[in-house]
Amino acid sequence: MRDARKLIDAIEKWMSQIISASGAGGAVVGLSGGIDSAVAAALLKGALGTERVITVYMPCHSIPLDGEHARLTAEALGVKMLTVDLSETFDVYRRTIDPVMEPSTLAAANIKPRLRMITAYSIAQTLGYLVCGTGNKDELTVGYFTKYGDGGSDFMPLADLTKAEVRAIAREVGVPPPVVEKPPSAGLWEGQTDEQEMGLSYEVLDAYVSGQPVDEKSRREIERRRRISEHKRKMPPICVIGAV
Ligand SMILES: Nc1ncnc2c1ncn2[C@@H]1O[C@H](COP(=O)(O)OP(=O)(O)OC[C@H]2O[C@@H]([n+]3cccc(C(=O)O)c3)[C@H](O)[C@@H]2O)[C@@H](O)[C@H]1O
Ligand SMILES: Nc1ncnc2c1ncn2[C@@H]1O[C@H](COP(=O)(O)OP(=O)(O)OP(=O)(O)O)[C@@H](O)[C@H]1O
Ligand SMILES: [Mg+2]
Repeated sequence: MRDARKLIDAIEKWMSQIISASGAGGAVVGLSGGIDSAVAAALLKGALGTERVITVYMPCHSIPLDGEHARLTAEALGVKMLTVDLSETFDVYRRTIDPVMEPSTLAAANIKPRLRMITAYSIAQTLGYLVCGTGNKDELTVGYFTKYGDGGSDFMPLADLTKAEVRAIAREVGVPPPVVEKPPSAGLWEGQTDEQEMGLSYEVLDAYVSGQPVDEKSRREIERRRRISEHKRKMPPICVIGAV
């Protein structure tokens, strides 16, 4: 594992370059009460200072503990936090779409991160900020994110980090221990955990993305997920007339 302090310095330098090259005034990040967004918020604060960073907690039928952890994180880091409750919006949306075509269980769950994306972009454009994505290397490799939901962002500072590196940075920058220690979850349904849904542990994913050997069954599953999610890591294919 790489040295946490060096990773922090490199990412903060990169982020200040990204923001200044874009001409944006700052950055907005969704704060879920989980570790990835806590680390992204901490690094944004290090890169830009508290005045140019805004976090937003967006419950969507979320468990109360998420809100407590988001608040705890914002207080520990000293960053501003807005709350936009999307629960009612979600319900209205379901009442609108269900009579036309009721979403499958997964499609319905994916509405939540997509409503958050809309909200983050609304805040970002109003303030002249960019939207910070929080995907790490493990999630990006296997496509464990919602396309145009949490995957919709302007820059991704954690994209080259393993989950163990995210945890090491979290401890270094003062993310509260309950946030660092709880099992990672997308929070899309009750009891969901990343490792259970994927059937893969972060330890194995970390090893794979670091080029270390993993057991055959896990390797096959990681590579299957990587293959079927290729489209998520690219812009949509475009039709060039004459090239067909
Ligand atoms: N070959 C292809 N070429 C181009 N596009 C393709 C495609 N195959 C599917 N698609 C499109 O992609 C869609 C499916 O992708 P998507 O909508 O993302 O849906 P999908 O990958 O099925 O679901 C998202 C997954 O990410 C997890 N997640 C979501 C949000 C946050 C987190 C977290 O870690 O916190 C995890 C969630 O639990 C779930 O397992 C299809 O409906 C289709 O529109
Ligand atoms: N309730 C929420 N409020 C605001 N943003 C959210 C919420 N849920 C998810 N997000 C956004 O979506 C991102 C992806 O979710 P993900 O669960 O992978 O990260 P995390 O919750 O920060 O970390 P982890 O679950 O691994 O502890 C979050 O980092 C955050 O930016
Ligand atoms: Mg989470």
